[in-house]
Amino acid sequence: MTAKVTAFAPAKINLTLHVTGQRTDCYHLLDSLVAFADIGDEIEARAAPQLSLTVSGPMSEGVPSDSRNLMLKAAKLFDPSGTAALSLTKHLPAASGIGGGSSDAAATLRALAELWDLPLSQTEDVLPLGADLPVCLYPAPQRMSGIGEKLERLPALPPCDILLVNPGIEVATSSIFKALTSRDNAPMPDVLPNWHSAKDLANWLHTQRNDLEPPACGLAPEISEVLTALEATNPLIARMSGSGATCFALFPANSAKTDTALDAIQQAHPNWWVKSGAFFSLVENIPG
Ligand SMILES: C[C@](O)(CO)[C@H](O)COP(=O)(O)OP(=O)(O)OC[C@H]1O[C@@H](n2ccc(N)nc2=O)[C@H](O)[C@@H]1O
Ligand SMILES: Nc1ncnc2c1ncn2[C@@H]1O[C@H](COP(=O)(O)OP(=O)(O)OP(=O)(O)O)[C@@H](O)[C@H]1O
Repeated sequence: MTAKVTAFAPAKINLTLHVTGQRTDCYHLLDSLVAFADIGDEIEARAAPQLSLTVSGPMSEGVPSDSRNLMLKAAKLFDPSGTAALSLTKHLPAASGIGGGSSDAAATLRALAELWDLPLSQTEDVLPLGADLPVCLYPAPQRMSGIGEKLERLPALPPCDILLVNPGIEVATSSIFKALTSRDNAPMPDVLPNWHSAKDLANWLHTQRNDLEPPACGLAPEISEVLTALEATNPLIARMSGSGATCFALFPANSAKTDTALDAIQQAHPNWWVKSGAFFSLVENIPG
């Protein structure tokens, strides 16, 4: 029997996030190009007689380790009588638009499927844990629609350097959706292009949107400050992810500009969370 399983919970990045409508239950319809970064949390699941969770790591302050934690909710949903000692090493800021809790919960499900020797949950089963859960179940580039439950796997994205910046504020997703002025916006084109380079991808992203960015900047002006700081480093593109406050910038792969940008932002804003990395995919090169 397996005694210990580890899993990586990568940051989710909404490269685009189009809000295309609203259901009668008030949840919004989305059309989003989702990627993952090799920046994330670490999860461990060990065989144990009871279900427990410990939380540590540089970004663990304020993250609940009790039944409010999505990891414990995910474990209970997967097998109500299942037991394991779970641990979370938190590197991602919480409530920051990069799906930290959802990615942790999804990684927990991957780890527990192995520890308990059970088939991994299906995307529709995990939706009650959060709209971002399904896309985080198999971290790889995907087109996400519906309220988050409709997923289309995409081919690998071109290699890019990614910079993630969070100004140290938590943003409540529901407040940002509520502040939207227009809920019926155009989706992405039916057929997504094949991007051949980071520049190609960024040029296309410039023709698309994150519809939550204007209301988020209105409610949290620090987000505009982050975007201005990122734009000043001359990236291929800078945009907010999810409902914020984390923003991303893309640079050509292995570019010295990425390190320069990271240093400049860290020096000017020592209290901001700033990380650089690359795209991450658990499943490489799935045909689109
Ligand atoms: C903004 C995104 O991060 C984009 O990937 C997600 O849609 C949000 O995913 P999440 O944080 O897992 O969201 P949930 O925990 O399910 O919902 C939080 C709140 O966001 C709003 N919400 C979320 C998803 C969605 N498609 N429409 C919504 O209106 C609802 O007010 C909901 O009460
Ligand atoms: N494992 C977890 N890590 C971080 N926060 C968690 C976790 N489990 C539950 N939470 C709670 O969930 C709230 C939202 O955190 P989370 O990091 O999932 O938001 P987010 O990154 O904005 O998500 P999304 O991108 O899906 O909108 C936090 O305020 C925190 O109290």
